Amino acid sequence: MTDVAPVPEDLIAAATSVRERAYAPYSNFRVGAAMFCDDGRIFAGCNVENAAYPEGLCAEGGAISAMIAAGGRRIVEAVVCGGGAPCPPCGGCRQKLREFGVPAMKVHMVDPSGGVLLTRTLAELLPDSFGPDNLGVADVQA
Ligand SMILES: O=c1ccn([C@H]2C[C@H](O)[C@@H](CO)O2)c(=O)[nH]1
Repeated sequence: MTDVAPVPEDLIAAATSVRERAYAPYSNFRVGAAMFCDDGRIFAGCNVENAAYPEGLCAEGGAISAMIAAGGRRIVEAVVCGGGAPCPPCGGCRQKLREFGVPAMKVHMVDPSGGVLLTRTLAELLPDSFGPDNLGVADVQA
């Protein structure tokens, strides 16, 4: 018995498989991310780099864009795969995740074979965060 809920296998598979389609010819660092939406759907994204380096897009942002475009709003769990070592979301992606995730939302960092390397909550990744509520707008965290 364990009190740790298993990470949904299809969420892990979505992140590891989309990573294979990453476009990362400059860094050669491929990332896949998958978001588990509160309506039960999974949305995935990979990093998409650009010859004009700052125009590159992170995997997490792509997955979030797919979710919003499909009408999703709340993320309940996420998986990020960047290779054999834990790939913590960058600062900008933490802020993007914070817009749509509850503080207890788990972010699992996995390896390409799906093994969980590290799990952090959104609150651990981005404490004392700035969000919609600071602007007087309804917040998923409320
Ligand atoms: O959480 C992360 C960290 C990095 N990257 C991408 C950005 C860039 O394409 C490459 C190297 O930083 O990895 C992501 O997609 N997500």
